[in-house]
Amino acid sequence: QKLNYWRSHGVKNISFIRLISNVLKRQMGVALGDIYQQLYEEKEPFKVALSPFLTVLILQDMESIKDVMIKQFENFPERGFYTNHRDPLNTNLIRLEYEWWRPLRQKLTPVFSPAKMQAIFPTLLKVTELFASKVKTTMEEEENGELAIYDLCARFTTDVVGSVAFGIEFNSLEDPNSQARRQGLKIFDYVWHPILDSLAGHYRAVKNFFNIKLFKPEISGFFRKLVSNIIEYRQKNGIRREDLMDTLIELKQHDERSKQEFALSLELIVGQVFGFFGAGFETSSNTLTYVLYELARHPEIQEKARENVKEVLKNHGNEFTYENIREMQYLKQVINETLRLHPPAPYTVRVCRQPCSLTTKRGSLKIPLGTKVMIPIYGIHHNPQYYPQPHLFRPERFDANMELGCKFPSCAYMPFGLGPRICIGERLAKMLLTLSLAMLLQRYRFSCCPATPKELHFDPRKMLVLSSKEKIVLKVETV
Ligand code: HEM
Repeated sequence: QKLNYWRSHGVKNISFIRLISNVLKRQMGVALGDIYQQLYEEKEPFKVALSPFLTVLILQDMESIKDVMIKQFENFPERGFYTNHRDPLNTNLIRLEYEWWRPLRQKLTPVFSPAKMQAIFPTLLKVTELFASKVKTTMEEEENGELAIYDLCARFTTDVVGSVAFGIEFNSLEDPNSQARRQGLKIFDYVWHPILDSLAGHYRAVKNFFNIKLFKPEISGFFRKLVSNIIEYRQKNGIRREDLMDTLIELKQHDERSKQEFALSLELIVGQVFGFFGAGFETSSNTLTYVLYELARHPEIQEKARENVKEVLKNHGNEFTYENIREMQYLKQVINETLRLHPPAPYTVRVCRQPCSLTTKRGSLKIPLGTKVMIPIYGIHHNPQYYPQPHLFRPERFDANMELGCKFPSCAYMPFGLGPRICIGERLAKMLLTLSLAMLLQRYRFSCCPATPKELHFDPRKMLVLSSKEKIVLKVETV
């Protein structure tokens, strides 16, 4: 019956089993990218995959993508993950249902404002200095100066997010086996497989009734204790660290004083910092690794980026500040192009919460309640119509003054998503990436060595993020 409905509206279908077997073989975002490209060539706006419990609609048409993510946001306001409100780790921005998400997002948006970013810059600078020094000592220890750069980047971003979100030193640059790092990494130990998690949003009432938990109880316990200790310690001793935790504590105190209906409780703070860590750690560390990898493969681009950094620093007394890293225009282009070529979050999802229609050049299509809509970010970023020779690394694409530059529609570039549910950490991620790259380029030169992979393949087991199967090793020398 369902199949007839979609067929009668001219929507092609792919078997659900085939879709799942595809995404088990290739990384989910890359597999969706292939489907997107085929749809684009066939000028088909959608493709649907059906199962008895779930309808998945893969979008190709740019107008429909804008509709779902921006114009008709109220009809597609959630990602459809299962959220157990008795488990604080679940109740974060990424997973929350619309009714909870809306007031929380309003409250949390100022946490990432430019003023707050400026305030946490010194904390970030401190961790970045440690990172740059660690690169040097590791380089000196290693024969030939060949470094497992992916590992150092992962330890650095663990420390950054630990420091600016939780407000504690994870210390994983110095000690890769530190307790906080080991517990932090367990965030990714789901009780379930992510596919089950994704399907689970559809039987919320049943799962809530049985109080099914998504994360292991010891992880929830660890983070709850950690956050409550930090809050208690800071409140008792009147300590401020100018980090995200400070702002969250201020919001909590404000809510308690004003007796707000939707108050920021300890549980909600635990959920948010856990969410920031989950969403921010791997995405940022993969991006940093991919930028260094691309710069090692393109020495002339690396040189140009280094010149850009040196020139800006020269004009500002060789100091890294919140303001001057924003002037590093070419470095920004390098980061933008890396996020296009290897978007660390290669797709995003929305669920239809109110039956509605999407209009394409082929006519109007009614979308039934509960339809899961997939937005193939990786596929859009590799569409040769928008990005000629899409597999090439060309930062000039983001230079409005160049012939090739910025010729793509603005919605065809979305490494941080689009619309009201766009990544809340975008500003922090960009600041982290720009500062760390600027400091590394100022001090070191990166090149390929025999251990550097010739090309990247992405791990299908990491369904939500684009993670290289190959370990990225680069040769590093002082400049
Ligand atoms: C290069 C780094 C990053 C990339 C590429 C990235 C990408 C994304 C994408 C694609 C989404 C989904 C947006 C959508 O569905 O439209 C998202 C959501 C989110 N990201 Fe990021 N992210 C990054 C870093 C961070 C950082 C550093 C944090 C926090 C400290 C963060 C926190 C979040 C949160 C909380 C959400 C959910 C937003 C909501 O639903 O309201 N992300 N991110």
